[in-house]
Amino acid sequence: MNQPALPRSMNLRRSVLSVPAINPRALEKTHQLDCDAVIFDLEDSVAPEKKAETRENLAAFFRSKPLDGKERIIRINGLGTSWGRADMELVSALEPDAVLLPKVNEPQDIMAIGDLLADADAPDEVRIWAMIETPRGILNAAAIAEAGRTAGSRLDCFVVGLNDLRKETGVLPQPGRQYLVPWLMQVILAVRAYGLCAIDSVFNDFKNIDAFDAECAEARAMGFDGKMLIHPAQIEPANRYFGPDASAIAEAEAIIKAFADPATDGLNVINADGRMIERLHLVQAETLVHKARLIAERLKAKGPTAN
Ligand SMILES: CC(C)(COP(=O)(O)OP(=O)(O)OC[C@H]1O[C@@H](n2cnc3c(N)ncnc32)[C@H](O)[C@@H]1OP(=O)(O)O)[C@@H](O)C(=O)NCCC(=O)NCCSC(=O)C[C@H](O)C(=O)O
Ligand SMILES: [Mg+2]
Repeated sequence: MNQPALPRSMNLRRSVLSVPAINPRALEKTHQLDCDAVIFDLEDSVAPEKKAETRENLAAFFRSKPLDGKERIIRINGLGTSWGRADMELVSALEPDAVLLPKVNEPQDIMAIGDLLADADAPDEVRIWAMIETPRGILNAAAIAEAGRTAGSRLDCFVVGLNDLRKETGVLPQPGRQYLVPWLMQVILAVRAYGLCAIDSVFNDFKNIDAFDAECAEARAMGFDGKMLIHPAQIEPANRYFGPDASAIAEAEAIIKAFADPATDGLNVINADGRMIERLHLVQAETLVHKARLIAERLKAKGPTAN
């Protein structure tokens, strides 16, 4: 079977904001924020005694007003916890764009969620996202991603969780994430091999925007599609770093134009002002222009203050 060349989803996922679903004020704020996706968290940001109240909050929020133009993801508690099953019942009732499973260790974890969604007759549009944040999750990243190729799999995206991974491994937080980069790249390889998306971990020090910028630049260079965020102040820089800039758009448009010339029919490789361009660059250029178009449409819909 051919490997998919592009992520299965072409959605914008530059900025993926986590919102503790226990907090109605923060939930309400998501309507006015310019993030691409929102993770409604039922897991680590919610105290054990508040889990039931949180599910009620989230149900009321989903039923109050649609969250226009943003992907909606619900992060559940693990199925091995006493809250996981009730969280999945809520997912089946609310039908978000995706359910995010924490602490995924092996392919069976994904299959179990897939089975629950199928048993609940959840539409195919309800996808599965996986937190890769345990030593076993990193070691099994490729096998977990491969589970996304099985018939009917809904697996769509990996989100790295470095808080848990640091806790489990003892790696210290350091600028540049020197000792974590090999594991992060393992995640990138796994998602690219199986056509999934990759979202980089949260950055805890949300007042330190310079350091956040540096981490976004690094994550973009590594190949991540976007970043999981914890605070609204992180949205604008994430959108900037993970969105194509004007020169990248111009270059992509030039590649598309070059291959649209009938003179390139039957050619896989052309000379563009002294630089070799292959048809594989055309696929990348088309993806980039597609994303740029989505961003432009968003800006147009929102007016001059959106990023
Ligand atoms: C970290 C916070 C607790 C800080 O909150 P707060 O003290 O309220 O910050 P501010 O006063 O600066 O907030 C300014 C306004 O912005 C709103 N706000 C803040 N955060 C959010 C948010 N995430 N979504 C929506 N709105 C937000 C405040 O309500 C203020 O609004 P207003 O009152 O109108 O001025 C807080 O930011 C927070 O709770 N963040 C998210 C925490 C979270 O989701 N944690 C789970 C994800 S982390 C993770 O997954 C780790 C991973 O698993 C791993 O292992 O690595
Ligand atoms: Mg975690």
